[in-house]
Formats: sequence, C-alpha cells, structure tokens
Amino acid sequence: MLVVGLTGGISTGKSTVTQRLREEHKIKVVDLDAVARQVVEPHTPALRQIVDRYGKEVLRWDDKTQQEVLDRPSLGKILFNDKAEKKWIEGVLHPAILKRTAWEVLKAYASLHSIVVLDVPLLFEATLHRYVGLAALVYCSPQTQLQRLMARDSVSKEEAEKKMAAQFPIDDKVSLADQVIHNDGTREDTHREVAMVVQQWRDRTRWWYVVQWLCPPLAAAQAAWIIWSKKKQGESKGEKRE
Ligand SMILES: CC(C)(COP(=O)(O)OP(=O)(O)OC[C@H]1O[C@@H](n2cnc3c(N)ncnc32)[C@H](O)[C@@H]1O)[C@@H](O)C(=O)NCCC(=O)NCCS
Ligand SMILES: Nc1ncnc2c1ncn2[C@@H]1O[C@H](COP(=O)(O)OP(=O)(O)OP(=O)(O)O)[C@@H](O)[C@H]1O
Repeated sequence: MLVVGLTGGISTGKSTVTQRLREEHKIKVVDLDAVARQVVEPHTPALRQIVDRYGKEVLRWDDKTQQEVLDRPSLGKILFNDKAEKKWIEGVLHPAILKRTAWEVLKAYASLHSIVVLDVPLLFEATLHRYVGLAALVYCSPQTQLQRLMARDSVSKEEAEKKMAAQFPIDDKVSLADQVIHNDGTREDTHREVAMVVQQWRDRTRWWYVVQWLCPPLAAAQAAWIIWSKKKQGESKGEKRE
C-alpha cells in the first residue's frame, strides 16, 4: 500500500484537492484536522488536560448535543499567539492524533486499499514526512494563500499573516516535497494536475499492494525500510523538528 502525505500551507487548497481525490478518484483520505477534532471531543483525556490548563474559557455550550464542547476559536487564539503554548497544546494533541491515524492506516491496509492519502497540514513541521512513502504538496503563491485565507475565514490581513507564520513558509516546503500540485489557477487546472499525480501513484502500486496484503511481513518490512531510509536522509540534510 502506498501511503501519501498530502500537505500544503494553511488555505493553499488541501481540502479542495482531497475532495477531488475522494469523489472523482475514489481514494481513501484520512484528514488529520478531522482526527484533531475527534481527540478533543467531550470527555476525552486531551480535552480534560486543556481545560485544566486554560480553564472553562476554552469551552462553549453546544445546544445540539446539550453539553460543553471545545471553543475552537478560543484555543486557536492561544495557539496562534503564543509559541510556548502552541508547543504545549501540540504536545498533548499530536500523540493522540498519531495514534488514531496509525489505526486508520491499518484499517485501510486490512480493507485492501492500494493507496491511502493522509491530509496533514504539519507534515514537514512535525517531521511526519519520514513516515510516508511520498510527500505531495498543494502549492499556491503566498499572495494567493493570504487572499484566500482572508476571504474564507473573514479575518484581517494581520490575523491571516499570524496563522501563516505558525507554519513553515509555503515556498520552503517545495524543496521538501516529492511532488507538487499547483493550485494557483482555476479549479479545472488543479483537477488536471490531480489526475496526473493519481496516475503516478497507481503506476507505483499496481499489483504490489496485493502481494503485501497476502504477506503482511512484506508490508511491515517495506514500512520499516521507508522510515529508516528517510530518517537517514533527514539526518544527512541536518533536518530537525520545529
Ligand atoms: C487551533 C485549533 C483549535 C483551531 O481550530 P479551527 O477549527 O479554527 O481550525 P482547523 O482545525 O480546521 O485548522 C485549520 C488550519 O490551521 C492550521 N493549523 C492547525 N493547527 C496548527 C498548528 N498546531 N500549527 C500551525 N498551524 C496549524 C492548519 O493549516 C489547519 O489546516 C485546531 O487547529 C487545533 O486543535 N490545532 C492543534 C492540532 C494540530 O496541530 N492540528 C494539525 C493536524 S497535523
Ligand atoms: N483553484 C482555486 N480557485 C479559487 N479558489 C480556490 C481554489 N482552490 C481553493 N480555493 C478556495 O481557497 C480557500 C482555501 O482552500 P481549502 O479550504 O481547500 O484550503 P486548505 O489547504 O484545505 O485550508 P486549511 O489549511 O485551512 O485546512 C477555500 O475558500 C477554497 O474554496
């Protein structure tokens, strides 16, 4: 099975691309933003830790479920404005997110998917690219990124720039990626690029994933090889976590 890590910058178009992957190409996608929401649902250990640290101000009443839930904009304000708190929040959430994601990958393998795409906003920042077979970047210029972020989230230029600054600059991610999907033009242009990369992924997997499914030690050996060789590559480039 080919595990693709799909990343980008905030608002460069990951969701636009993954929607196409799911609907047109029928590819299994695991969205780590969605997983990040699950790990802070009511009564989870992660939410308890967050409330212990920041108090009830990070909660809001949800009429639909009749309970207190995480107020995401409030936690976002803390995370995007304070580097030390960002680190603390990530220290609580990332291990829980990783555990759930590993489980989703195993489920995809067991149900004989040839390709699984992980939509990971912080693929490079969290050095998760070492654990995937291919890192694909959804790219648009920083100017387009800023405009789309301001329009989509109805935020000021200053607020949008602060969110962009919490990640590696999109131009720096280009050299770290194995493949780039350009999303500066029309959606139709992007759909064409997506079709091209999907063909490349399918060419890489062919019948190999069936062999791996029939012989799990082969799949485990390939995963171990990818992790080991990417770790070596990273060390020789002097890569380190943010
Ligand atoms: C801060 C939170 C509460 C804001 O929630 P909100 O619903 O407003 O936004 P959402 O979750 O949809 O994220 C939107 C985008 O923000 C960016 N972003 C999210 N977390 C981070 C982070 N820790 N560092 C930098 N950028 C981030 C990503 O580009 C993401 O796609 C939320 O993003 C969160 O819990 N973040 C911490 C978990 C995390 O690191 N998630 C990234 C998954 S790898
Ligand atoms: N090719 C395009 N042309 C015009 N608008 C686009 C294009 N691609 C994406 N957009 C718009 O740009 C905004 C950001 O796109 P999208 O939500 O897919 O980004 P994202 O990378 O998933 O964002 P996030 O990191 O916040 O999850 C959305 O409002 C989307 O409709």
